[in-house]
Amino acid sequence: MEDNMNKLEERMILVGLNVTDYKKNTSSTKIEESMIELEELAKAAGGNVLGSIIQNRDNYDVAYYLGKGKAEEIKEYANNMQANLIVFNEELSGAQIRNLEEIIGLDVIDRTALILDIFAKRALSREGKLQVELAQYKYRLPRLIGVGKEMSRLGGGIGTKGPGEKKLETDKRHIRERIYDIQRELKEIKKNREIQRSKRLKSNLPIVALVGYTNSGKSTLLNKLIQSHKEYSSDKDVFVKDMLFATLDVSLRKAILPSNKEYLITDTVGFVSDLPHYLVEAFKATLEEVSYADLLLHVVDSSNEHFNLQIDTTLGVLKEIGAADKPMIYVFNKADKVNYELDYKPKDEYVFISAKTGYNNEQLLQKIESHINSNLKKVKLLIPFSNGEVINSLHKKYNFEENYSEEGILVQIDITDEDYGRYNKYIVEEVL
Ligand SMILES: Nc1nc2c(ncn2[C@@H]2O[C@H](COP(=O)(O)OP(=O)(O)OP(=O)(O)O)[C@@H](O)[C@H]2O)c(=O)[nH]1
Ligand SMILES: [Mg+2]
Repeated sequence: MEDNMNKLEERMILVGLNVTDYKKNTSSTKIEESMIELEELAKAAGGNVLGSIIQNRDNYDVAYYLGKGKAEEIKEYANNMQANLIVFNEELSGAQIRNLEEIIGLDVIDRTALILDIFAKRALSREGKLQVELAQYKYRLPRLIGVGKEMSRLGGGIGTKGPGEKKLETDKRHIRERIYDIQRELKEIKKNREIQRSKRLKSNLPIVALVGYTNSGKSTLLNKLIQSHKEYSSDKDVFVKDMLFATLDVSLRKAILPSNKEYLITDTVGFVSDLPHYLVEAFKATLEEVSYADLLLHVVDSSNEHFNLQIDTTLGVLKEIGAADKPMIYVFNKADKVNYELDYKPKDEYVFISAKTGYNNEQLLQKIESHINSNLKKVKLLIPFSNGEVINSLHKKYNFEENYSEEGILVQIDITDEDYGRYNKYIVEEVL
């Protein structure tokens, strides 16, 4: 991975706007919390945060995002601190970036560019890289207004890594062509993924997906849960690191329950508040894995003082990808770092664990077990010969034998709750 940003020292000032008129406020998070998260993001991008500025204001300024006077103030502060990059807490328009850069005399990037930059550095798989590249182009396209300051930043530094380095003279048409190509390639990859998926569904193993805020311990937990499987070897471990967005690629592994029942477990990209919609869009294919899961383990870093905010963020993203109604167990992780009771009681089931020490691992397994088993019903279905498509879609998901009778095809399967509803009219017997 080419990476020339580490050679540059990025000395950042963070700027947030607290829109006090709640009707005009487009952000869902409180400014202090949002700024803490921005600082984490800045560090994750390899930046050095020198200070931050928050302005209280009734509303957004179309031309400057915040007050012009405040922009002058930022300039002075940045000069005193010898900063070289100003990072704004929300997404800015191309015009706002240009206007702010003109006044401040330094490079300006926004929250989205920062997150895109982190993702660009972390993506490893072909699909991950393409998804990030697509998101970057979609972000840049409306911001390329002639050859302005924007172009001069291409070539190095936070917020610029990626497509820009390849062609300085990139024009809009060029970008559109590239977007088209990337989308086509992603479609191919997706097709492949669908083939894999239908094979997997056919194996009839329940799928458990790890979801949660970035750095909550999802990958650590996955590594813990797969260890007891007979096919386990350490090369199946996924990457764990104390940094935001350590995981970008979906990985799927086999694991086993105390009852010896096998299941599949998937790790997913961590969530963060105000995740740029370009990224959610771009990662939809990857996130789709979550919508195929039978059970979600919502991993929470209980040692983080803002954990309830992180829970809300995760629930928000799940809603966005249409997975809000999945059965879920809250897994309050890092219990080894917490020595007080959490004053949080989720609606769904929950358990306190430490993925690191193994504390309460058994309890978690029991919960997964009872969820998976309670969600399957053994039934006999009779499918009329005229409904061949039903048999086809069942074959995609379940393993069963077809028995021919006069009225149709008779099959016996352990069916999920969802399919129980869907195929209800074909059920002739519930096997206890
Ligand atoms: N003390 C403690 N640390 C933990 C525990 N679980 C995970 N960690 C640490 O938390 C950090 C993040 O863990 P990961 O497993 O990479 O977290 P993740 O949720 O996969 O993060 P992303 O992939 O970035 O979204 C690592 O430094 C882990 O060692 C735990 O139970 N206790
Ligand atoms: Mg991870």
